[in-house]
Amino acid sequence: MAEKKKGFMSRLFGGKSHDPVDEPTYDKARDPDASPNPAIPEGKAPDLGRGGDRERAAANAEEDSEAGDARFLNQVPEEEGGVADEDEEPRQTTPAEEKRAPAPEAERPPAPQTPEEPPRKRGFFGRLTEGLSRTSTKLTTGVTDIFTKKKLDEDTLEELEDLLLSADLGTGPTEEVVGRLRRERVGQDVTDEEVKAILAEVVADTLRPLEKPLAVNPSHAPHVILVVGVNGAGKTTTIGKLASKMKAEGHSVLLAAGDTFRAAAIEQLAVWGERANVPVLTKPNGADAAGLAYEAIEKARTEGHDVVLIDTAGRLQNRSELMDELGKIVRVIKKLAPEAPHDTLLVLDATVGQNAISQASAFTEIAGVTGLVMTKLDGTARGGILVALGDKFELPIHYIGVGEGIDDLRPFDAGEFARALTADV
Ligand SMILES: Nc1nc2c(ncn2[C@@H]2O[C@H](COP(=O)(O)OP(=O)(O)OP(=O)(O)O)[C@@H](O)[C@H]2O)c(=O)[nH]1
Repeated sequence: MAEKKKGFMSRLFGGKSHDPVDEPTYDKARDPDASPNPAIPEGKAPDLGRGGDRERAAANAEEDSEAGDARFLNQVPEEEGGVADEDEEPRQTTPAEEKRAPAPEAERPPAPQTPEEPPRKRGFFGRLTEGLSRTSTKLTTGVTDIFTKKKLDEDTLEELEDLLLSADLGTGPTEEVVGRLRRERVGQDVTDEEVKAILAEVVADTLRPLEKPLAVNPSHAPHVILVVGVNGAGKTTTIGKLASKMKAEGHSVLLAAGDTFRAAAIEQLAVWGERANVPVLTKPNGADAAGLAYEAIEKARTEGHDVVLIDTAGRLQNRSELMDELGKIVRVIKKLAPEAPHDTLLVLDATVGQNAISQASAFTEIAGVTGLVMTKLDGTARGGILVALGDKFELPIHYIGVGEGIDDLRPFDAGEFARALTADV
């Protein structure tokens, strides 16, 4: 757990020290080992009472006994709140409240003790490579094993196909790599380096059209960004990081704490707001999220904020009633601003592997997802799933995350990702 920070490319593909035989299931994605949450140094995500990356299942329902939180676990919603409940005055966190709010460190459950982190010696590409090293090790050692044994024949191609599919690359990109080798090289000696180069090229070609920076259009006044995803995918953390970046770019940002079903999530966003020096609109725990979103847009118009980032409660894609509620948030936003949300970001946790495909299908259908953010590419052997997602959905990939720190979220660069995915580390 006490992994040292390395460069971004380096973290993206994980370290050889990891056990490459992981293939975490969705449940394992909540395993603290899959997404470490050590004591958070300056610049890391506030994590109020989450105890790290874990499924907000029964344990969490006990921890946060608020009714709302349980709705997103095993219970059916009792009622849908109105759009703008007059009893629920939205409020912005005041400096006094912020002072009263316990520091994240104070609320966080005891975390594994980690030594002081050494200063980072590598940039984002190095961290990406390290983060993805579990995926890249699986791929590159697999390719080397196959292509040091024999000439290129159908059996070899079949082995390669199995390897790429088991690394979650998806059928399209896998067929492209195998097809190219079949057409151009059957019967010849082919080195593992050549195969890795072809693989990198196919990955980059697949994903390059999806590189698209998230652009705020101030003329939308405000530009509304809705952030959706399953429990624990990294929505709140991503919003906090985006708020800091946007503020630094000169935007006037308003955060809306629409995860009204988990008290700690509201506080978590308030801490991010304080850190980024941007206001956060909150309502009491359990309040109607659609009403909060509506009021956030009104407030942004009144106060002149040019971008509103709306957090939402995590919901499993197979819980239809919860997905319907997300649809309601979108409908309510449109009542006030028919073109909004201008961006609907689906935050996907890389460690869930193939489950990300069904998440993307469900959220796209219900919430009209316009772009992706993939978090937790650090320390998973399932980073290849981004290639499959890109190939299948052709949605812009705005950002990727390789850690909890603010610098660990970066605009997506297909070439960089492809190099990290096929790097020998
Ligand atoms: N290792 C790692 N952890 C991350 C990354 N992004 C977010 N996390 C961690 O994942 C955990 C969950 O993040 P949150 O932002 O609270 O997730 P959420 O989607 O808002 O969760 P819910 O409120 O339950 O829906 C936190 O401990 C984050 O610090 C990442 O790129 N890498």
